[in-house]
Amino acid sequence: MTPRNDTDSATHRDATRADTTADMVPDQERKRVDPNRVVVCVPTYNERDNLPDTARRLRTANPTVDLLVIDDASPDGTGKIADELAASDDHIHVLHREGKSGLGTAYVAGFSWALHHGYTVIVEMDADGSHQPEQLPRLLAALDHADLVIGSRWIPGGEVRNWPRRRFLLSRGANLYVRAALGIPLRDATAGFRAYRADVLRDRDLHRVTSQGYCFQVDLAWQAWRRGFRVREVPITFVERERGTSKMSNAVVAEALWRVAWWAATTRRHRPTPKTTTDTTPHEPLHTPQDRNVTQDRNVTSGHA
Ligand SMILES: Nc1nc2c(ncn2[C@@H]2O[C@H](COP(=O)(O)OP(=O)(O)O[C@H]3O[C@H](CO)[C@@H](O)[C@H](O)[C@@H]3O)[C@@H](O)[C@H]2O)c(=O)[nH]1
Repeated sequence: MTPRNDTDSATHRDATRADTTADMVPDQERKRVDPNRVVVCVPTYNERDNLPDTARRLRTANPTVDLLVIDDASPDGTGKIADELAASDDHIHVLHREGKSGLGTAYVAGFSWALHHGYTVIVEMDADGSHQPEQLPRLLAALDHADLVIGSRWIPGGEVRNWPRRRFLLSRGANLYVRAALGIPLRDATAGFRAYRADVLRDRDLHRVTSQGYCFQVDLAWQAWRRGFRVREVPITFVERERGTSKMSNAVVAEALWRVAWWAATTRRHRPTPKTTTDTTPHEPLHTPQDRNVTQDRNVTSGHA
């Protein structure tokens, strides 16, 4: 896409409406995604062996969608490879940063760029092949009835392949911790494959996001949910990288632990309220007013697992 000004700012932020499933959303409440105004932000640090393949797969599966690579001066030359990709494809753009400053700040830089260039949908995706670009259309389709769609590994239909037991336990434990501490009814608040309507990010002052590492994912999901934006989980398949190494570190985990504890301690929790909506259809989740703006695309009962 040639970047342009955003004139399309309508959203469906309606915190008072009891939630419903996609098929039940009246047509007038749907807002189709314009596939020409979607950008996929991909942060990179030492991903030279992964980026070309990820870019090719993304562009093949989603020909109208743009790609923004945010590279932190990777010592392995990923930034140069990104420049070469951009030179051969008008849909690819590159943002160079001076040094490694964390996943969260890389996304903030990418989002600011995307908002400035008028994209109406902004996607997060890893460069290492963990997220399947072929599943992006599923996320974008779900965005017709949502403001933030999270590709979830931990709802029925979601899957993780080839993760060591340590990572499995870390992710499940982190999500349990987040749900218990913050009360957010999401199964995969730490997931990094997601699509935002631009308004969700515009509403939040991005410059005030302080999360540097992977707790950025929790930070933004939580902020969107608390502000009444409709958050939806759809199942995805996450495949552990085959090349390169994860940048997950003890510091990243520690940051997530203390930040979530801090948010929980300093923010008034939503009070649990009696269920007012009972949906007896077997394939639809039961929602309380507390989780009115969260839906999951499979047969799950919302609440804490
Ligand atoms: N620019 C930049 N990119 C970074 C940085 N740190 C990581 N990245 C990039 O961010 C992506 C994800 O990093 P990985 O280190 O590969 O993540 P992971 O261990 O596979 O973690 C996955 O699970 C997390 C927890 O569920 C997710 O939060 C995360 O997004 C990801 O999907 C990769 O494209 C990686 O190059 C950084 O400091 N700067």
